[in-house]
Amino acid sequence: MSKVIKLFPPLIEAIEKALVEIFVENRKADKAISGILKSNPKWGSRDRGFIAENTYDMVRNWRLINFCYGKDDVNNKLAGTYRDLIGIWLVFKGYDLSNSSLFGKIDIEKINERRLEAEKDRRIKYSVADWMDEKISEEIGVTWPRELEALSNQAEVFLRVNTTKISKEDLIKLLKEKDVEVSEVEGVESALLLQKRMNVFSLEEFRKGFFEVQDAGSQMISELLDIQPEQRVIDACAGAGGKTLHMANIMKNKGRIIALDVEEHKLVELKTRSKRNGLSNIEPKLIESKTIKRLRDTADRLLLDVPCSGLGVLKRNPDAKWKLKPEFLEEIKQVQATILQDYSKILKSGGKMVYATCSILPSENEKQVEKFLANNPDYFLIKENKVSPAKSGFDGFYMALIGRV
Ligand SMILES: C[S@@+](CC[C@H](N)C(=O)[O-])C[C@H]1O[C@@H](n2cnc3c(N)ncnc32)[C@H](O)[C@@H]1O
Repeated sequence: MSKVIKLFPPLIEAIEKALVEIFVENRKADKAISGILKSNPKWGSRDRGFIAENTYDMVRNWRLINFCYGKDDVNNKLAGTYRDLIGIWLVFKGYDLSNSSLFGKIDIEKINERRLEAEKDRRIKYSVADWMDEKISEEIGVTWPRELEALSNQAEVFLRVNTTKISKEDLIKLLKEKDVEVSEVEGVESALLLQKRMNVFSLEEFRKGFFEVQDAGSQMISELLDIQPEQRVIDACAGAGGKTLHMANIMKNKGRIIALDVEEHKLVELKTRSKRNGLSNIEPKLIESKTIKRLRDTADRLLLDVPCSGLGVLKRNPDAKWKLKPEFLEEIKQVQATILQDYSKILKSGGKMVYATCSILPSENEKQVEKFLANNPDYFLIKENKVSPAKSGFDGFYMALIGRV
């Protein structure tokens, strides 16, 4: 049954503007959407949800929507067509647009015909670029179609309890009092799964630092590092500190974590997050020419959460489907190999490190580790874990725990 709902023109215009920023001006989807939402503070939470959700879903299904429009073009930069594409998307979602003046004539029969045709080709059905489908298929073979299907879904929202401030049980209780239902996640101690999508950042419990938003698969990475309180830990690619904060929690806010990155603005954000989380054992430090050399043989535990293709997190960052280029993939593999080789020297003899990515490609994962171990006989593999989006419902990750003799 079609939904006959009056569509508010500014909301459709906002989606159109977001699509132009993402596809024509090449802005990142999350930045484009949050900028547009910020510029209109009067919109209520339902309107914000409508804009954000439909924009993300359109980016996620961009090839399919364009195909149904009659253009199999993953790189459609013709902003003049975007209003029609929004119309097609809303028809997919069951809206009746026949009396809406916001859209031109929409040929529903043709759209349905094309949609049926798209079923025959997974690249169109699940909206992925040809090169990406070919590359991943070549590397992971028969498991790719199931992973692709899983990566085409909307990502679930997982919270990570900040146990420095509150217990898991108390947080569940507090959230329940506000009708925010969460459930525990089997196998991931610190994770809670949000049952109904909402803006959790507006909750008082977030502002008080009782939880962070972090995928359950990502939470498994810091768990694997076998960290003890009082240790000296180095997080060498800390970014804004998603995993740094988790490790600081595991250490019960004791010991010391040096959080490194090459981008200063991320470390500035990490400082704000540490403060909100009530953590004082984190020391952010910008990487300069001699930083890595000076840190040689100083870490009991080392996390190398290296930059990667992000092919495991397409649910969360759907614009990467269109923005990632094969040349970047080759470049980033080189960066990963260099980081693994050079930064591993930071580890003390007898220490442990984790090499991790949010990719599902073996060439960024186990192949990198195999090459490193072959060239560095004083390091050995303790265990590795691959998080499959299809099997877990989480994002896709790889993590290897490596010891130094
Ligand atoms: C996968 S992200 C890290 C995410 C972060 N650990 C988290 O949990 O939120 C990889 C990070 O590596 C940083 N990076 C890129 N090149 C680097 C290098 N040569 N040395 C250290 N960090 C680097 C990037 O700025 C980025 O923040």
